[in-house]
Amino acid sequence: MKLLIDIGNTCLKWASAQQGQLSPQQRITHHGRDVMPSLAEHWHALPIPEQGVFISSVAHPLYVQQIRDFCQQQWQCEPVLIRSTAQFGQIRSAYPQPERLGVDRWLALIGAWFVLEGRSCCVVDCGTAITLDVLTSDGQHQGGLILPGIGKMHQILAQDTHALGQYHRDPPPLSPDSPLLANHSQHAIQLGIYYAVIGLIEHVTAAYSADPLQLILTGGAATLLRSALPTHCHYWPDLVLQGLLKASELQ
Ligand SMILES: Nc1ncnc2c1ncn2[C@@H]1O[C@H](COP(=O)(O)OP(=O)(O)O)[C@@H](O)[C@H]1O
Ligand SMILES: CC(C)(COP(=O)(O)O)[C@@H](O)C(=O)NCCC(=O)O
Ligand SMILES: [K+]
Repeated sequence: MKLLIDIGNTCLKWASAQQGQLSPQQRITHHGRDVMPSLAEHWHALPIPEQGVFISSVAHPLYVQQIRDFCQQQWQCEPVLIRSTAQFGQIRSAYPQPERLGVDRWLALIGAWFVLEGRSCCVVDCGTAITLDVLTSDGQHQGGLILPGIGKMHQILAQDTHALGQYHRDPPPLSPDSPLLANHSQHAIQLGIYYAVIGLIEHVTAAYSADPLQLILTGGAATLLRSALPTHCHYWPDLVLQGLLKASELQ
């Protein structure tokens, strides 16, 4: 068994893999606290990951260190930290400094490439930040975009305006029946944020109409947008872990 762990800026996600198959992804919110008591609770009953522990992280190194300590104590093993590289098989990074591309973005592209068998795609990861990346069928990463996540957009607006401070709470998901325009502040904020993200996706995918992109949504907040996106949009919540599994096979 392999243990695969992805650490984002809000949540830590993991799954085990056996014979190339991932178990269902699990997650905990870490947010600046000691995650080990909670992880120890989840992980104490796991079989020994005799094929290794693999970590990807875009969060503070403290989290990786805590997991390293846990792996040494619990299983006497040293986890492998996976980083972004210039190339993985046929996939080539658009970044001239490839190590600067968030490893979650890089792994999501690797995951998408294998699941879609090399078809051109646009990966949208709705996490703490939203990232959008395009990978074409020649394996070239075309580059990407980064913007605040749905939660962050709500937070900033509530924090920096006098009148909207009271409207920061968990928004309901967007639905196919949602109106275009709102007549209530709470609703106006929610729809404004959702349509900003959808508009961005449409703007980018429209530029590739000659080589249509498979659209893939991932990340914790993807569920909020999903049902209002076209039906051909894939929703793969464990895409980063799928990429991490592929990357682990080359270690
Ligand atoms: N079930 C959910 N419904 C709505 N939002 C969620 C849900 N789970 C997580 N989120 C939001 O998704 C974000 C975390 O998603 P995740 O992809 O794990 O992010 P990260 O990789 O940045 O840690 C947070 O902003 C959180 O508020
Ligand atoms: C853009 C991100 C902050 C997204 O992180 P997340 O929302 O998944 O926690 C992360 O991928 C990152 O730190 N990237 C490095 C910068 C870059 O990709 O250009
Ligand atoms: K992420």
